[in-house]
Amino acid sequence: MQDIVILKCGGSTINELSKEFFDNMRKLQKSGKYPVIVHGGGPAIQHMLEQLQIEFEFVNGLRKTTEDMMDIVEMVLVGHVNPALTRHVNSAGLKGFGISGSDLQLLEATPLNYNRYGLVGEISNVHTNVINQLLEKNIIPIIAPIAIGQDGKKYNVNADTAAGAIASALGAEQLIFVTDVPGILKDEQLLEEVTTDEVEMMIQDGIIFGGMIPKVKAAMKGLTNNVREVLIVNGMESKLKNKQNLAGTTIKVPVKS
Ligand SMILES: Nc1ncnc2c1ncn2[C@@H]1O[C@H](COP(=O)(O)OP(=O)(O)O)[C@@H](O)[C@H]1O
Ligand SMILES: CC(=O)N[C@@H](CCC(=O)OP(=O)(O)O)C(=O)O
Repeated sequence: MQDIVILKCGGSTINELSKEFFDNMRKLQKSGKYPVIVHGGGPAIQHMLEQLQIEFEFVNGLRKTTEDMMDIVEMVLVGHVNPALTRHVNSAGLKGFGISGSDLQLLEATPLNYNRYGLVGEISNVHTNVINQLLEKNIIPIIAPIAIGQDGKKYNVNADTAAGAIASALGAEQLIFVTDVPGILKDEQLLEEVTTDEVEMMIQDGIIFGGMIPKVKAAMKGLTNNVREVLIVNGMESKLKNKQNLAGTTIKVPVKS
């Protein structure tokens, strides 16, 4: 479907999504768009691992995930974050349906590199029919980034990467990263529009770092795989810059002359 809008809600902002955020989602639906939510939950996973005194490390921005840790990741994302966000969406008067990426084989994965990352998955297939069936009924799918492998094991997928893969598979019109900053910042100023070439340079220069890296990488991959537009916006403010578009950073493919 052309009118699909993927909203990736980061763990940084998930508990503080503004009323305007939900109002804007309602406006999206009224204008004939089909929102799909993919959520993270990194801070909640970290909190639980710390409570359980389980040590963890990030390798290239990805949580190295042992078998025991995988149970905790699933417990937090599918048992806690997903139903809480789904309740929030439903109490805002929208129709949300929470689903784990491993349900109905929605997200299929292969190990990214077992020795280096453990049970971190690379998405190999998205069963879009599951999502489309919900969208046809005007239900908002709310997806936790857990994938299922051909080996029957569950895999931990970075939520930005999962959102990008889902957006590409659905040929989404927009992929919107909802996070805790107004967009991509440079010298504390918001960049309203950047090209993928500029993004590459900003990664090299260290202007884009940490949690922003998987977002821009998913953005760049999405833009070369069917996604029409990528935005990074703040979930706590959720301002509209015109009737339909949220204020933030738009990432574009440069026009070559
Ligand atoms: N150039 C940049 N502009 C804005 N934020 C940046 C930039 N580079 C790195 N970041 C960091 O990226 C963070 C957002 O990523 P992350 O914490 O993973 O959020 P989420 O949980 O929403 O995925 C920001 O809080 C900020 O610290
Ligand atoms: C492999 C990997 O790193 N998975 C992430 C999944 C959650 C996530 O991505 O949450 P945010 O969007 O809040 O960062 C993790 O374990 O934290």
